[in-house]
Amino acid sequence: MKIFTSTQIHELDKYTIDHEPVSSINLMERAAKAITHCIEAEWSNRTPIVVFAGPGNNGGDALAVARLLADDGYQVSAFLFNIHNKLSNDCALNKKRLIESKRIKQFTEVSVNFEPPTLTPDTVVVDGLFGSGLNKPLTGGFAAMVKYLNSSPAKVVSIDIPSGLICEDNTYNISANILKADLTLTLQQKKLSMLMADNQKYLGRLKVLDIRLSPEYIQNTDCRYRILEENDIRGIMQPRDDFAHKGSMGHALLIAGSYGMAGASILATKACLRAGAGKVTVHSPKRNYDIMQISVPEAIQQMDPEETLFSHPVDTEPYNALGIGPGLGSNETTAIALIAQIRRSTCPLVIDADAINILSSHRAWMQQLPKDIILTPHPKELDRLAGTTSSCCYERLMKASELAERLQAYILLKGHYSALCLPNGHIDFNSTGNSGMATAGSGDVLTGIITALLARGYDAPSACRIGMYLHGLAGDLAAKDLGKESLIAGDIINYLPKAFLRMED
Ligand SMILES: NC(=O)C1=CN([C@@H]2O[C@H](COP(=O)(O)OP(=O)(O)OC[C@H]3O[C@@H](n4cnc5c(N)ncnc54)[C@H](OP(=O)(O)O)[C@@H]3O)[C@@H](O)[C@H]2O)[C@@H](O)CC1
Ligand SMILES: [K+]
Repeated sequence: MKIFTSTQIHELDKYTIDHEPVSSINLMERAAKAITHCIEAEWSNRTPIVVFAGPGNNGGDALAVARLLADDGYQVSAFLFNIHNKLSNDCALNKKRLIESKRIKQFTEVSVNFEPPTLTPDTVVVDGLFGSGLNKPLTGGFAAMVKYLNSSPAKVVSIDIPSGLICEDNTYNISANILKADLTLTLQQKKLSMLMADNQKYLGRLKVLDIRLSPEYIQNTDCRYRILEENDIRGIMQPRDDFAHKGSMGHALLIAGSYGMAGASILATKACLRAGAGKVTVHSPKRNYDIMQISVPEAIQQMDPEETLFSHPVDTEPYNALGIGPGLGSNETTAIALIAQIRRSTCPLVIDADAINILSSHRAWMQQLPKDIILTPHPKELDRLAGTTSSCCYERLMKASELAERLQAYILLKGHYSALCLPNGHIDFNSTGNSGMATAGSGDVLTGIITALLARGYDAPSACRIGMYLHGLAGDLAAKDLGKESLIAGDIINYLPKAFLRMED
């Protein structure tokens, strides 16, 4: 699903009006009906409703919802904030319709002073102050109003987006001036800011309401952001060849695990096997030999000359892909071996965990990374790599995207919605996964999966897309049976077969 920016959403809105065709007031009525329907499904008509409408079309939606709820027997009070004496056309028209309908309990147009109503715990507030037209953080009276609503015991339903939250960049926004909704009813598609972990607290439950904006515009318009869904992944997954043999399913090499961190290499290796690689060779320090042999008998062992760490780059000629980094440690000997390994590798590469940390402390080496390399940082690793200073998820995402463009690499930023930053500046978000997967070793599993897919012959973007989707899906299937609290990385591996089965259905 494409995630259009607020500017594109306005164009889509206009295109729909011109080409469906539908008048803008009728499109607003369509949106208002969908919103009303959701509110009525959640709360009975004995629920007191207080509607707060702003001067734009978000306010227009809210006034239409006020009328429709009143028509259905709800006790509705509505406040329209018109402090500059300027309403959008459709907001003004819906104000007129609301007044004319006469079903409303109370309608107040606020131009200067606002006497806030008492909000009881059983009240539902409909927030139509600002939507996709908000272009800067809220200040003054509107910020005060948000604070008032946030401290009230009422339930808040936000139309399109919680007021105060900007659709894209909230780097310089003020958290206290953003409304915290209990339910967000967003129109047509999720907005980019709704995919950021740091904005989840404003959204409450999130529902997307289809208001049938032009499918033609949606299909034909290029879009920087998209959410990958099951069908997108099914479309790029190749059926397994009936005549496959282990030699034709790819030979993956993993360089992982220093002494004491064998677990990381075990997880990556098992995941690599479970993701269908024909053969997996794992290179680790001598002391890990027994544990590796016992834990993953299906893998081929290759021992580093060192007892406890990775010290010698290896020839990658026999392999179809290399995954390097899980549990590797950041010893200087390992760092030098890593850059030598990257330079001499001839196969597709996945760089993770300690390998990323080593690059962060040797930034000059970044220029030596080959094109199309895959990096799979978690947020802290990305911060070290890209020098991000703020904890704002949007800013971090933009840094990751800039880096992907500069390096011509694929940067898979792990998180709530893992984001694959592509060399052309586009970003694909993953739709699977859950908070139970925020557990040690989960990233090692992902590295193993992506390395297997590369070895099997998928190109870098497909391996990343399928890899993150299956990883999240396996986590979701595991969480369904085991719950999120106790989920461990090994469970994700154990549920990978079910994730593959689901995709073959
Ligand atoms: N596309 C769709 O799918 C459909 C969309 N629909 C609805 O339209 C909504 C978008 O409507 P919209 O464009 O009129 O913008 P909206 O959010 O009401 O705000 C605009 C007003 O806010 C003002 N303003 C801005 N920032 C401010 C600030 N910090 N502090 C104070 N004021 C500020 C701004 O002032 P200006 O900057 O222009 O001076 C202007 O007056 C969308 O969210 C959805 O609900 C549906 O009806 C139908 C289908
Ligand atoms: K809103």
